[in-house]
Amino acid sequence: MSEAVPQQVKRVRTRFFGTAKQQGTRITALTSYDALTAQIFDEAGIDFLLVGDSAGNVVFGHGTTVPVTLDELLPLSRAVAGAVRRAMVVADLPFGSYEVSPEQAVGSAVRLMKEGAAHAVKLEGGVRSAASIRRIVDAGVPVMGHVGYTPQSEHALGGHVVQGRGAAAEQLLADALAVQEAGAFAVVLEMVPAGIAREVSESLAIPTIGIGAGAGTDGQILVWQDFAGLTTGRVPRFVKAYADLRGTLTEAATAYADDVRTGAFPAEEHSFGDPARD
Ligand SMILES: Nc1nc(=O)c2c([nH]1)NC[C@@H]1CN(c3ccc(C(=O)N[C@@H](CCC(=O)O)C(=O)O)cc3)CN21
Ligand SMILES: CC(C)C(=O)C(=O)O
Ligand SMILES: [Mg+2]
Repeated sequence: MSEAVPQQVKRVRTRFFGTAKQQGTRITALTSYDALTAQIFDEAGIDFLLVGDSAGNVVFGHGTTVPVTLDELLPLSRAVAGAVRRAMVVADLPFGSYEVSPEQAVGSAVRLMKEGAAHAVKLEGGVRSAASIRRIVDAGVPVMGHVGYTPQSEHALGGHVVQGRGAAAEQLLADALAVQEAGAFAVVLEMVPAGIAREVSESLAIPTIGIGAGAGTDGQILVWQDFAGLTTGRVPRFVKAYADLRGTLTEAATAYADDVRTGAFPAEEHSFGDPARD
């Protein structure tokens, strides 16, 4: 009988993104910040995992992504990259790690690749970030762009506001084109009207990954705690919860506390004996 041979899986690389767009195969993505979710999402066939600076909200408990540092994202990225077999791991350049100069941007991107073991980096901004995107790409690091609503500029944008409505549609297209022209292999479109997101997607050769951008983009991404029903309070309109992890974990924690208090846990099967004494 032949032994089961471990299957080698073909990794998702930048080439995959171009092929997917050409063939009309939609690209799937979730965020991840730890080894266990990375392994689960990878095995489920999610194409790329984003180590997002949304960790500021969903891991560190800040109200925004603004306080997140490169040093905080590095170990999260390393954990995710170490757990995947197929998925591409993209790591966010956090606020303050790339805006000063293209040199600063290259230095930060290199740290995400070397110390964070990421396969690509993502940074926010279109025309304003194009020079840095070009320099990072020239250094041998694949770059994903991010235009439309850019959470790191929340305070400049005046809150969580849909971008690219009306006359601003021209600027959105210019931003997406600048990202493509600078050498990015894909671009996130966040919180823009579905119609303009479709137009931008049709105008670009590189794939668009939507979040709050309707059904006309070339792929979709969600923050995993949102898609799993773990986040609480007012969740953005673009979120669909595919599970109720908050409910499941609340029930489990309540049952565990009850069992500990009543003495029902641990039972004999959770305890160790000593054959020399029992
Ligand atoms: N949990 C989580 N999910 C996210 O999608 C996410 C983060 N955190 N942190 C980083 C950014 C911030 N994002 C956000 C945060 C809030 C809204 C929001 O409140 N949207 C409202 C108002 C939209 C409007 O202007 O009409 C909504 O109803 O969607 C949107 C995107 C997306 N990112
Ligand atoms: C929402 C996605 C695109 C992101 O940038 C993040 O999770 O940080
Ligand atoms: Mg981000």
